[in-house]
Parts: sequence; C-alpha cells; structure tokens
Amino acid sequence: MQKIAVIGTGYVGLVSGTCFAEIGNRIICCDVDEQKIEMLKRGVVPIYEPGLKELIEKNVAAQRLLFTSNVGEAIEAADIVYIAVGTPMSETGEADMKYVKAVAKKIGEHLNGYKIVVNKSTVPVGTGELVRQIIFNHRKYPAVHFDVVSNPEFLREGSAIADCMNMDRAIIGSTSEKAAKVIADLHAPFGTRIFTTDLESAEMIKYAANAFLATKISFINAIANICERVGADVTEVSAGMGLDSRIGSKFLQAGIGYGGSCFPKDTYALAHIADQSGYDFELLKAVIRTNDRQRLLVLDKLGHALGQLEGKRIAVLGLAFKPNTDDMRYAPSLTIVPELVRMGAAVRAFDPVAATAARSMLPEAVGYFDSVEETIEDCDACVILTEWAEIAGMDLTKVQKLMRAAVVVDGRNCFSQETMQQHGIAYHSIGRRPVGLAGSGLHTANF
Ligand SMILES: NC(=O)c1ccc[n+]([C@@H]2O[C@H](COP(=O)([O-])OP(=O)(O)OC[C@H]3O[C@@H](n4cnc5c(N)ncnc54)[C@H](O)[C@@H]3O)[C@@H](O)[C@H]2O)c1
Ligand SMILES: O=c1ccn([C@@H]2O[C@H](COP(=O)(O)OP(=O)(O)O[C@H]3O[C@H](CO)[C@@H](O)[C@H](O)[C@H]3O)[C@@H](O)[C@H]2O)c(=O)[nH]1
Repeated sequence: MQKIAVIGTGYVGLVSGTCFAEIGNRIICCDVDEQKIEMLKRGVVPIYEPGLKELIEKNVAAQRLLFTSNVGEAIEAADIVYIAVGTPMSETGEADMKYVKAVAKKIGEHLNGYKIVVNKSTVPVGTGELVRQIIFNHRKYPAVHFDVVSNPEFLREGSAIADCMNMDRAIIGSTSEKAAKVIADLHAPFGTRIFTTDLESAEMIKYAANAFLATKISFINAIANICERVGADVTEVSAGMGLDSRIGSKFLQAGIGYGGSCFPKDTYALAHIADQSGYDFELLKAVIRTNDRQRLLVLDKLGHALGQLEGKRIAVLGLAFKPNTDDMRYAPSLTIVPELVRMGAAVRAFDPVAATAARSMLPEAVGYFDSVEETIEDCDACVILTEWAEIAGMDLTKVQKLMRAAVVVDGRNCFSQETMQQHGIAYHSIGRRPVGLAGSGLHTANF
C-alpha cells in the first residue's frame, strides 16, 4: 500500500487516482478548484465517464480515496506525488506549463521527507528536469531528498477505467533506478507491461504516440477524400489495409477528423517542440492541416445537397468530440455549428450527455432537444457529428417520416449506404461511393 497524492482532478487525476485506490493504495486527490472538490466530497463527479461514479463511491467507502483542496497537506501526507494538471495549448501552439510549474513550486514548499514526484501530465521534453529544479529551488528543508519520474498517461475518454486497468504498457522514465522500481511495482496489480527508460525519452514517447495516432487518422481521411473522387470506398479500403498486421485496423476510421483534449493540442505542441529544436516537422504540420480541413467537409456536403443553407432547418446530432464523454474540447461541432449559424441556418442540436457543456460554447441561436426524433422534426437535413449509440442506432423509418426532406450528412460513417437507400434517405457520408454507383467485383461481405 502506497500513500499517494494526486494533484489535479481532471480526467487523468480522477481516473488514475481512483484506479490506484482500487488496487489497494491510499489516495488523496487534490485540486485548487474548491468547487470541484466540494462536489466530489458530496459524491458528485464533475465529468461524465462510464463507471467512474460507482468506482469512486466504492473506494471512498473503503477509505482508500479522499478529496481535498489543501494541496500542501496532501503533499506532506504522501510518499508519492502524482502531477496530473492540465497542459493546455497556448496561443502560439506550445504546451502552457504554468500549472505544472505552480505544482512543482508547491511540492518544493511542502517537501517534508523523501518523496517520488511523478509527472503524469503530457509535457515537453525537459519538463522532468525543470520540475526537479523548481522543487530544488523551493525546498523548505534542504536536507530532504526527492526523485522525479515521468509516467505519462495513455487513457482514452469514454473507456478511461478499462484503459487504466488494462494498459498496454506503463512508460516509466527516471534517472533513479530505485524510484523507477517503486513506480513499476505500483503497477504490478494491473499486470501491466513495464517499459523503463530515461526521463526525456518517456516524455517524448507520449507526444510521439499521440502524433502517430493522429497521423493514422489524417492519412485515412486523405485516402477517403481520394476514394470519393476515384470511385472507391474507404470502409473497404481501411478494412483491407487493417488486415496487414504491420498496419493494424485501429485508428483507420475515416470521418470528420480528430478532436478532444489531447490530439489537437499535442500535435501542435510536438510541431512546436520540433521547430524549437531546429527541425521542421512538415509531416505533422500536414496532419494538422488535413484535420482542420476535414471537419469542414460536412458543410461542403450539406451545401451540395441543399444549395443555399440560409433559412434551412438543420439538425446536428452529436456535439461531444467522441461518444461516451461530455468533453467538448476541440470538438468538430465547435467549428461546424457556428459556421451553420453564420450561414443563416436554424440549428437544432442533440447530444445525450454533452448538451449542457455545449450551451456555453455554441451560439445562443442553437436550440437543444432531448431526443433524436424531436431534433430532426421538419428538418431539411441532419448532420451526424458524434457516433453515440442512440444516433448510430436511430430509427430510420422515423427519420424518413419526421424530416421535411430525408437528407443525412454523416461525418462518422455510421450507416451502410444500402440501408439508407432502402429507407429512402439521401445519404452523404465520408469517402464512400455515391449510392447507386456499385463498385465492380465482389465485396468482402458477399463472400
Ligand atoms: N484527458 C485525457 O483524456 C488525457 C489522457 C492522457 C493524458 N492527458 C494529459 O493529462 C493532463 C491532465 O489532463 P486533464 O484532461 O485531466 O486536465 P484538466 O484540465 O481536465 O484537469 C486538470 C485539473 O488540474 C487542476 N489544477 C490546475 N492547477 C492546479 C494546481 N496548482 N494545484 C492543484 N490542481 C490544479 C485544475 O483545477 C483541473 O481540475 C494533461 O497534460 C493532458 O494532456 C489527458
Ligand atoms: O479511427 C479513428 C479513431 C479516432 N478518431 C477521432 O480521434 C479523436 C480521439 O479519439 P480517441 O483517441 O479515442 O480519444 P482520446 O480520449 O482523445 O484519447 C487519445 O488522447 C489521449 C490523451 O493524450 C491518450 O491518452 C489516448 O491514448 C489517445 O487515444 C476523436 O475525435 C475520434 O472521433 C477518428 O476520427 N478515427
């Protein structure tokens, strides 16, 4: 059993702190946001993440999980201090390090005995050393020692608990073998494969992994755009490509591109790190440009299907950047919905979970509805931005009946072209052959 302070109760702090408690450690999750801590103490979880509320309740009841806004006290009570604060994108694209620096100073001021300071936030190479220096400079007791470890987080929102409990690997970077072993042992109950390395490489692994996954997405989206032009079908292409074990089938889902709290900011941050190092990371910059353009595709497709958008009634289905989260950070809807409003469309929106968060971020003119059916009523077209189960499984007979014109622009390729055609719906998806234009030869599904 380790006594661990987790600083920052965002996605990463809350989920990883709770999972560490679940395997028997004593965790104090702390945050400067007193309102958040008060909510957590009352049993209210500030983020939507399937299964998290129940797991928090279980571990609070077992007295393995505590919440406090007294960050200093939490640091003093712990043997291991996890930094899990935000590293958002600054105006110039690099990671804003002000929260990490503030936490490092706080740790220095409250370092009352040997501690291992572990960085879980996604940070530029050199941050481990920066954190070490800040702690060193603010130490109250000069005789007290500490070690710094990098242990980046790889969880995905929406499946965060399962990801934490069944990590592909834990990356542990440190200059101290002793500290690295303690953090490796901490992961033993998860049965996680451990990869130990130096601090700098650990920090780079996180950015490289996210940039690579983003590259896969922009690559398949570029292929999708070519497929549309030459008469191929990207779902067939990605299925065929993915069968090659060197490529793999994951992250080859074409659509309107990536959003969320990580890929957009981390690709910008890595491009910036490369620039600073004197290397022009052209490939990654093209990935970012491809993604920025991809989200606008649905507007082109709508314009193509309806002509003028002014005065048209458009249903937007899904606002979060992906299903099973209420996170709106860099969601494609934040670009697409304001543009629809600017073009004079009357926008009716639905998201089963993220609508509350979306209200303050989208134009006031947007109307919000509680179901797919209410949202699409009398609409001239509907646009799918997030593949929530209730959207990907919507009743197509009702769609056909309730809409003024049964036009669906699907940014997530949720439906088969044939099914939509059978329901009399004019269906426009990403990277697929127009309905009615059969490809030659046999399809996998026909074998
Ligand atoms: N969200 C994800 O899915 C995810 C996954 C892997 C890695 N990451 C990385 O993990 C880090 C955290 O991400 P997040 O989404 O959980 O962040 P977040 O912004 O949602 O939450 C960070 C929390 O830290 C708190 N905080 C800020 N300064 C503080 C301080 N001085 N003392 C105590 N608390 C403080 C904030 O109040 C906030 O509650 C980022 O670097 C991110 O890139 C995020
Ligand atoms: O084939 C795909 C896969 C994903 N996406 C989009 O990519 C974005 C990110 O999806 P996902 O990776 O599932 O969600 P995140 O929660 O942002 O997780 C990513 O970012 C985290 C923060 O760094 C990392 O920890 C995770 O490993 C990494 O997958 C979403 O907008 C998805 O719609 C696609 O367009 N096509």
